[in-house]
Order: sequence, then structure tokens, then C-alpha cells
Amino acid sequence: MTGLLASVKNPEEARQAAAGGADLIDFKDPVRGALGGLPGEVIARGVEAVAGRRPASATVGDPPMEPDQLMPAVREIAEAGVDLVKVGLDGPADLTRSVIDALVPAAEDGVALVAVLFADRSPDLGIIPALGAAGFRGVMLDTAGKGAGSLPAHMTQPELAEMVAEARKQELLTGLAGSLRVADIRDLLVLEPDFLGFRGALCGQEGREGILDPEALADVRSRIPASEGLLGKACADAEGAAAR
Ligand SMILES: O=C[C@H](O)COP(=O)(O)O
Repeated sequence: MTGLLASVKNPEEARQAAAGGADLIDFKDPVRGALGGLPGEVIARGVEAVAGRRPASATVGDPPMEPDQLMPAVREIAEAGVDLVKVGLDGPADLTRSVIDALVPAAEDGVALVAVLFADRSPDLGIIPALGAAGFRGVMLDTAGKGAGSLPAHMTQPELAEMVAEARKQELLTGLAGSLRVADIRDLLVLEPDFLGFRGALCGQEGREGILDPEALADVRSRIPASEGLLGKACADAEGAAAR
């Protein structure tokens, strides 16, 4: 079953996204980039706005980030109360590897980390086993440049299928995103990722930096069969981590 991730930029949009049936509420500031970070305090209020009704995720900000900047950012976002903390992995292979290594203590402390790889920046999908070994909870694809087409313009269906299969082998949650349009949904559902992620397609005319459009959300929602799976899995995992 595939869930619908809706990226929101404030508590009001979080409420709207939950009311519109999004399965996962994802906090980010679209004006600040593909993975633009929001202040922890805004995320905390957003989490409160949907408390108990939906799992939430948030990004620590756009990469590249030096390994020593990352831990404080990850801790701040985790403390804001989200279930999943998204970290973009971009840049040379040795930096990516050191970022993964630097995050192992956070994973060991129960922070559910989701690595975000960028389909339009020649991502190294060979790192997926390292994510599993480092204790990440998930991996997703997004696009760094928002003006150059949606995810399927950058990776073929067999490449996407391989990514999902490898992630699943590592027992990672899988997400697909990147300027997804309504027309992309049908083919991507065939791959059965745990979630499909949207911002631009939920904002109508104004695009991803505009405001959430409930009608656009309803349209996307109607094309993705309702899913209990992601909600249950993310919440159970988060509760398990909290109990440890
Ligand atoms: O995490 C998913 C993203 O927010 C997708 O944003 P986008 O649809 O504007 O590329």
C-alpha cells in the first residue's frame, strides 16, 4: 500500500493536509530549496496541530551539510516531535559516506532517519545497503531542481523499480517524489513505494512556493488508494523508538 506524503510549510497547512487525507505530513520551507528547513518551533506547532492523527516528517535543510553540522540539526528536528527526520545526501561519495557514518549515533538513539537522494543529480543508489547497515528507517528519491521535469524524467521505470526493490531488501521505507504530477501517479503506484511525495502538485496555479490548494490535494488523494499501512508502520516504529 502506498501513502500520500504532503509537504506543508506551516501548522495551518498541516491541518489542511490532514483534513484532506494526506497519510504523512511533511514539514519543509519550499522557498528555501528542495529540502528547505523550517525552524524547529514551527515544526513543533505543526506536529501539535495534527497530533495523533497523522505521522509527520521534516527535513533538516538542503545539503550539502558538513557531518558536524548535521547532528545538532537532526536533534533539533527530532525534538520537534516528528516521526521521521529527512536528511538529503548529495555531493561526492566520500562526503555522503561520512554523513551516513556521522548519523549512526542518532539512529542508535532511536531517531528514524530517512535519506533523500536526488534523481536529477546522478544519485549513487549503491549506498542503499549502507543506509540499512547504519540504521536508517527509510530512503526516498526527490529532485533538487524543481524546473527540470518530474521524477520519471530523470529515472526510468526499471531504475525506480530497482531502487524500491533494493530499499525493501534493506527493510527501509521507500518514498518517491520530485515535482510529481497527477499524470505520474499511475505508473509510480505500480512500483508500490511506501509513499509518494508531493508539494507542487498540491498548490494549484501558484506552484510549490504558493499555498496548499485543497482541491488539488483532493484530486491527488482520489488517485492514490487509501492506505493504513504507512500510518501504522511509521507510528508503531516511532512508538517503539520512544519506548526504548
Ligand atoms: O517530499 C516531497 C517534496 O516536498 C516534493 O515537492 P515537489 O512535489 O514540489 O517536488
